Amino acid sequence: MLKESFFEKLTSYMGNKKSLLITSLLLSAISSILGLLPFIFLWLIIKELFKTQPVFDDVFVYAWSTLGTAILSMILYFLSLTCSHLAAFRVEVGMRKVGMRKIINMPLGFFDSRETGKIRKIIDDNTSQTHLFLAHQLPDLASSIISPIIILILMFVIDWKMGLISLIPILLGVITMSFMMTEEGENFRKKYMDHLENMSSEAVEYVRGMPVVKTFGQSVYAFTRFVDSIVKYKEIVSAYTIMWQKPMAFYMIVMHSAAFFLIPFSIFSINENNLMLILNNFIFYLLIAPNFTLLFMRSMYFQNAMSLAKQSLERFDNILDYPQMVFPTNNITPSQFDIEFKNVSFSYKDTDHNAIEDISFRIKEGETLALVGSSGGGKTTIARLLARFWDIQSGEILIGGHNITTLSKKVLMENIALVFQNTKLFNLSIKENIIYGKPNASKEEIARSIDLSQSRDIIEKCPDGLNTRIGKNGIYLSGGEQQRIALARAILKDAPIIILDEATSFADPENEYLIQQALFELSKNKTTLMIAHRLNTVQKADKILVLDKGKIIQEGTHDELISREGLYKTMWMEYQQSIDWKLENTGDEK
Ligand SMILES: Nc1ncnc2c1ncn2[C@@H]1O[C@H](COP(=O)(O)OP(=O)(O)OP(=O)(O)O)[C@@H](O)[C@H]1O
Repeated sequence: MLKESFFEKLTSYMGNKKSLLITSLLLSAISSILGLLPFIFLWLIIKELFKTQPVFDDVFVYAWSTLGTAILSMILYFLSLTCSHLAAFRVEVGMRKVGMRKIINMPLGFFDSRETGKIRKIIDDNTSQTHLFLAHQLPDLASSIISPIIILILMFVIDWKMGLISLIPILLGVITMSFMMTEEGENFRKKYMDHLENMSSEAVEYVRGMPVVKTFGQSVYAFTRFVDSIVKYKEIVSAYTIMWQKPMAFYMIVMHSAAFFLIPFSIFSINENNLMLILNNFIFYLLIAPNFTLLFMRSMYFQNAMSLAKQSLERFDNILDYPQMVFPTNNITPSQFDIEFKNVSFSYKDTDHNAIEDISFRIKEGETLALVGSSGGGKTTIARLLARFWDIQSGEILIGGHNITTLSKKVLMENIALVFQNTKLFNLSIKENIIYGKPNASKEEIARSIDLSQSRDIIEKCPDGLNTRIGKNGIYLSGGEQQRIALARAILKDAPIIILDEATSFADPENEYLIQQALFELSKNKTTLMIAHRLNTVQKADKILVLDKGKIIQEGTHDELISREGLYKTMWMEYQQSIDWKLENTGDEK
């Protein structure tokens, strides 16, 4: 049943090329039958040669047949491998396509809580593992079933006693193996895969964090998690190897001990009447018994490879087994863009507390609402919930009177522009980055967005102007410059709702001033939800919400809030002090 669902799953990734898999299996089955014929011919050759007057013409026929069937078997095996490789590529491509499709449809929050590098690594590793199994091991499936059966029949037909004797090593091997194939062994294998996966993910993380390590002058060991993952991997591999060391050595010895049992048996069986027959059979069994052992072992390796491939497929399914967000496919478009949160509570997956609790507020169309408050207060969560990064557990979020869950993905995304602190610019030209949200923008529209976002000076200093490539093989922009290009993109998109998350946090004073200007232009006449740690950016907001531990503890305009005792006033005074302190220090330096 398990095997069935495994193969069913595999073939589901092959589209209309399932026949490749069947052809590969069929060819390998014929190849393995042909591969056994040389043994029969060899037996016949020996039999003929042991006759008092051998017929050499027959011997030649048998010899050519041996060669012919061996070559034919190899050719068919090669063709089987070709088919299995083609099938493997199909499956790998299919899996990657399914992976990409699922990732595209994941809720935005999925990317927020997971390292995209790690996801890619898991998809890469598991699709490759499945590919390797299909391409290289699958053809062995037929031979690992058919060949042992045929050899077994042959061994019993030619001389059942010697056949039985030849099976003693296998019997001993199976007994040894049954002691080795314990639940502990299976757990080890699972742990091995877990640790391998963990080490790969930590390696990705390690490379990503390299700049931080270097700037802080830390050694490789600063990445204790990566080091730990290597140590744990080493420990599990060592323990696994030690566990298998002795039984495996014993297993290998007994599996190759056919001669040890065949020689005494043959000596004791010989008499003057059967000398030639026993000698003939003895040579035959000496040749065929190791082959049977080899095939038996191959089928064990096949089982092992299949179990690994099965686990890879499960891991692949698990990583993508994340609740997909369902968007309606209607054409509802809000006619105006005020925003309302009604008693919204939300907790992140696998946490036992609400990140925000019973939040209610309203932003009138064209107004700006600022979120401030202590760290972890829930500002980012509120901003992201408005863009439907996750679905809330209770309450309602409305845009223009429509619950956001009733709006199609297209409508929701078209009407919201997000500017986050870790702005992502693509390795494309500046122009392509700016027109990302509006590919058919006119020259005038692009020029306007560049001017309003204060990005003109960036473009002027670039060698190819708007066509200059950003990032690899291009130019590098400072954090503040990247922010301004991102703002040009948001301005050009001209969405009626703007979500800003700490948009000036990267910038130096000069850039900050320019970004402030750009933000002002961006949010002009737009319904804006803004998060800022620097309180100077929120002073002009129509309303400020002060959040603490997921709850609104104060609300009002800047003037109203500083006239009252409370967290906002304390934050404002601390902010003022920090400015005075900065000015004093600058004065001292002078
Ligand atoms: N992806 C996540 N998974 C689980 N919990 C999260 C996640 N993101 C945030 N939280 C938790 O939700 C709460 C609110 O976090 P949030 O990031 O919204 O606060 P914030 O006010 O934006 O904080 P800061 O000003 O430090 O950015 C915190 O307790 C935080 O630990």
